[in-house]
Amino acid sequence: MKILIVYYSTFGNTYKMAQLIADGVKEAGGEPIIRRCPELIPENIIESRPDMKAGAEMQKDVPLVTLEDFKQADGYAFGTPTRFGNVSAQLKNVIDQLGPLWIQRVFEGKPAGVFVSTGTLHGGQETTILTFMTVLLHLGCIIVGVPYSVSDLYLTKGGGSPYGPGHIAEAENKREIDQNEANICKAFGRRLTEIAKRLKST
Ligand SMILES: Cc1cc2nc3c(=O)[nH]c(=O)nc-3n(C[C@H](O)[C@H](O)[C@H](O)COP(=O)(O)O)c2cc1C
Repeated sequence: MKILIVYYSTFGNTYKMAQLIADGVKEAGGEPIIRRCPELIPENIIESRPDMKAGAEMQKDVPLVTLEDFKQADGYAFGTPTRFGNVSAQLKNVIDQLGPLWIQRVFEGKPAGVFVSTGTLHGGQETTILTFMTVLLHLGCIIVGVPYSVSDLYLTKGGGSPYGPGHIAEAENKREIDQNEANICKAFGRRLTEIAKRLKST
């Protein structure tokens, strides 16, 4: 079962979440494919910001996502840092190029969900995920979240909700992903894979 984990990350937090989701996919016997979205921030700005430069350096070996990656996948995890309570332009830019695959009905009946990193606790974890789910419905995906049988949802003091995995990066984006947030990422990866298996066999 191929699960495409396609994400954008400026400072590396969303990228680290993608890796944890990939661990969950593997735990469920699936094959995670991690791909990043092309950067839209001008090179000179990234060069002038040590934090952005470090984020880009961390991800330099992650391949850029292609339409073929979307075609081959049995399920999707879309990851984004929040931007004013909404999806990043970099991920939206990739979505806006999916028209040819949408016409071919490539996404219909495949499971998909969303994960998010925000700076602050109430800065848009839920709005970003829920708003993005509109896209998933247009594509014809079966939406996957995280059920409360994942007990970390009761315990988290950071991110993570029934809508999908979340991480609070805090000021300067330096807060590490905590154990509850990590468990929710992995549970989401496992669930996406299990549901992809079931949908493929019907
Ligand atoms: C232009 C911009 C807008 C942002 N808007 C929000 C926001 O609405 N709410 C919030 O909590 N954090 C906001 N942030 C903080 C980012 O979400 C945070 O830096 C990000 O989650 C870190 O993820 P990354 O390391 O994957 O880039 C914003 C950051 C930028 C640069």
